[in-house]
Amino acid sequence: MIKVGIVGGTGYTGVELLRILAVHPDAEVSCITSRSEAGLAVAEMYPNLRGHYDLAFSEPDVAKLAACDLVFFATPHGVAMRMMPELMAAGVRVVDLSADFRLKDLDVWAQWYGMPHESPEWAEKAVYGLPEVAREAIRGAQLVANPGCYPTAVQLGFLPLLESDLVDSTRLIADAKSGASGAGRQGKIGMLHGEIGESFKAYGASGHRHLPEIRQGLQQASKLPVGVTFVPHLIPMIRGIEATLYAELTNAGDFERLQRVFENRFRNEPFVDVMPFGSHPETRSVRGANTCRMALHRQENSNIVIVSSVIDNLVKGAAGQAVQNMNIMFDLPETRGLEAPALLP
Ligand SMILES: NC(=O)C1=CN([C@@H]2O[C@H](COP(=O)(O)OP(=O)(O)OC[C@H]3O[C@@H](n4cnc5c(N)ncnc54)[C@H](OP(=O)(O)O)[C@@H]3O)[C@@H](O)[C@H]2O)C=CC1
Ligand SMILES: CC(=O)N[C@@H](CCC(=O)OP(=O)(O)O)C(=O)O
Repeated sequence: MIKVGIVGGTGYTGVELLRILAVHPDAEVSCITSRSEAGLAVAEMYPNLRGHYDLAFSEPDVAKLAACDLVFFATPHGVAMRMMPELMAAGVRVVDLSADFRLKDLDVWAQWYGMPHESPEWAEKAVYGLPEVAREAIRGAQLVANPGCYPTAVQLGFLPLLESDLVDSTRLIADAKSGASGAGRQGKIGMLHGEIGESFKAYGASGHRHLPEIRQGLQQASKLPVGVTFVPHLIPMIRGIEATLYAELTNAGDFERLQRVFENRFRNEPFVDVMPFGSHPETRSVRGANTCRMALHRQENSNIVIVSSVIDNLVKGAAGQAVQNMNIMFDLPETRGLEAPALLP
């Protein structure tokens, strides 16, 4: 049984970890932290977990966390990089859901996250945990940087095109939309129902912190120079990301084989579903599931490939992918605890 700790248990990704781990046969949550709710029973805060956990939130305490086999950080940026070196020294394995260890260029990291990086040594050693790209490295890693939600949907959709060198890798476009839970649970007026309901907007159009993460991931996986325009949007729903991706085929004749290229690339991936050509994946088809579902499109006489990619930001975009990484790190079947299909309608 893997003894699990969660730092940041009251947030949206924290409670999603708890929901998934509640039925995971090989993992047991033994420590869950919250500074604001220390002492409160988990099931009192989250009634969906009544009967599943006899556990209360506690103050973050590195000594207690060091008794775990694996610790998930579900905290804002800047927390893990300060707390985890002690856990590393104690031999604990860590999956960090925040962005602290995702970028290799720490000047770029400091520019986007507005603080200097405090653990450069571990930033270098961390493995970027997109299993569809880095499965073997994840297996042996002590520290896994769980990818961001938008970067997961965007990278998976572009990967087959770039790895096969079929498109102009310098002129990619990712037009992505997210539900409000992507912004976390900590009160932000701009995220209230009354502020986002009946409305739809782009944000971060002149630059978003996920841009360097997407570029780095695609560049590493394909070894090609990558130029990408990424614009996120906020839509009035709770969970889900849809990313519509555009890339220009170098040779329009390649359209014939694109569907096969995608199907072959993901044939053995348990959490990527390539739908028939011309389908429209819906976010509700992945709600609560650790699935990235995608489909390809072509408009008449065009050499632009359109990929529509959907995930649940809290599952494949965060907690589900984190548990997938844990399964890989502990040599468990990768789908363990993640088999449930999406909730529909
Ligand atoms: N929401 C999403 O869809 C996704 C989120 N992520 C990332 O995962 C991380 C968590 O996100 P999310 O769950 O949405 O965030 P929330 O804001 O909902 O929750 C943050 C949690 O961290 C705790 N926390 C805050 N500050 C500290 C601190 N200094 N030390 C210890 N604990 C702290 C909070 O509890 P308390 O203050 O009581 O201690 C709370 O439990 C973030 O880095 C986020 O960017 C990644 C992918 C998707
Ligand atoms: C809707 C919304 O605000 N989304 C968040 C991204 C979601 C997220 O959690 O980003 P990380 O995966 O990098 O932590 C944002 O745009 O900042």
